[in-house]
Amino acid sequence: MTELRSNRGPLRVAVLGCGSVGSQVVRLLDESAVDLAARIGVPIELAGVAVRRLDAPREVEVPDGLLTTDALELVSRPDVDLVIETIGGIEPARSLILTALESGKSVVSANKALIAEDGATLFEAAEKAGRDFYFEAAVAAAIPILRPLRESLAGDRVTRVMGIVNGTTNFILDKMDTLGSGFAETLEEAQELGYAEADPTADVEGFDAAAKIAILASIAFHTRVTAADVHREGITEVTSSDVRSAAEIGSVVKLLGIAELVSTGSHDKDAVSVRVHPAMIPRSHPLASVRGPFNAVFVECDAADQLMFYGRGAGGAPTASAVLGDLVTVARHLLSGTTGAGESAYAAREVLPMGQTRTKYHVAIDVDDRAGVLAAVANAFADHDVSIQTVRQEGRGDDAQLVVVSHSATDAQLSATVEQLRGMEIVREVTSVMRVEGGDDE
Ligand SMILES: NC(=O)C1=CN([C@@H]2O[C@H](COP(=O)(O)OP(=O)(O)OC[C@H]3O[C@@H](n4cnc5c(N)ncnc54)[C@H](OP(=O)(O)O)[C@@H]3O)[C@@H](O)[C@H]2O)C=CC1
Ligand SMILES: N[C@@H](CC=O)C(=O)O
Repeated sequence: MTELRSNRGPLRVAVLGCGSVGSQVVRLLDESAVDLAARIGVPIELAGVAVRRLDAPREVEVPDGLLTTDALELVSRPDVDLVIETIGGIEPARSLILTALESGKSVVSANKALIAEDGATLFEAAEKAGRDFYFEAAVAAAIPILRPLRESLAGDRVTRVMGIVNGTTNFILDKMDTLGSGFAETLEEAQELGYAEADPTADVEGFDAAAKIAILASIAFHTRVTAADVHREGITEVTSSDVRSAAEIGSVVKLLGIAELVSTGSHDKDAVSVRVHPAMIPRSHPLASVRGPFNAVFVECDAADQLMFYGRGAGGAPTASAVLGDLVTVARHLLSGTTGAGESAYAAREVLPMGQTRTKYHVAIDVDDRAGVLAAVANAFADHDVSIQTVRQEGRGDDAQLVVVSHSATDAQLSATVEQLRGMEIVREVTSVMRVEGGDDE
């Protein structure tokens, strides 16, 4: 292990990236310098800020001489004790973090894409180096959720984590629901407000939420789940008609990340199901009241029962708050010569294929408006053992539509039903299939 440069003088921190998040980290390091010094025991000094373009406009004034385009040189410098990574993406972020750890720095990162893809490499490198790798900001930005899952709930058995973990898509869906706004204009607004990822496809196609739910599942269930294990659907196919249909059954459409333990009869062998998709949830569910760019994570446990963690899940300053929280922790550890809990103790739980995941479904079907149609549609559901909870007809004649809400069934059963419906002569189109979450399970 590399010795700490000095255990008395200031701790020197390198910030990688000075965009939405990095600029706010730099601002808060300056504005909160006195408080940080009091909490850590020594002052924190900014050693450098790595960026791609020296001449780009910044939301913060970086002191003269501290901006650099040579991030590798910065993280390798012997006068740097701590590194904060806010570049994002896989490379060069991964190599920079590994170099920082190998040269004895503790690292704080907000990079969920990297952690969900290759967290294991980073955790092992941190353990080998005897340094910390902390990443509270990577999931739901300002909301403290990783530490409660890892520490406060360590003695309980978490059975399900269901969350709105992407601020951009919640902002868009909320505006579609409450103002009838269009998708493209609302996405542009989310980008201007600094909520969206550099490539907003990551938000609207569910990649960002998939990375976050993979991290949540790994910590909640002490297993290794990567982004590639997560079934993922985004919100690009959610229509205003889906949003209206949801309203008609007293629900609202949200992009949910869901991770749950699936019983196998023996707790230690329980499998996990991890998915991201739009879903209708009852307006009475606590997650339904999460508006705009806010996030919330609803956790169900054996003993603690239900908990909800709520707050700002996107934006520079909220994310910087979580980054600085981690900075205080890792700085204290560095000064006391300790590290936080390692990430090495894992169960290897099976991740279930989506086809075996059970939930309820809302299916809207344009049909011929004649006698016997309802029975034929009901039979298609029965053929795949999907029980119907409610069915109603909307419109008449050419506008006739049947709206079915099923009881709980597997994804495979529902897919087979929809395929059969699509092949039926009386069915003009299956216009919408959406999962229904957050109500009674059956
Ligand atoms: N925005 C948010 O609300 C949240 C973001 N995050 C995560 O935080 C991270 C940063 O996000 P955000 O601040 O929004 O991203 P931005 O795109 O706003 O900022 C990225 C920064 O990294 C710099 N950068 C890019 N490539 C390099 C490189 N090769 N070497 C040095 N610097 C580089 C850019 O430099 P330059 O400015 O010169 O182009 C820019 O300053 C991501 O991992 C993101 O997922 C997590 C929670 C919330
Ligand atoms: N783009 C993300 C930002 C935080 O992770 C989001 O919209 O939630």
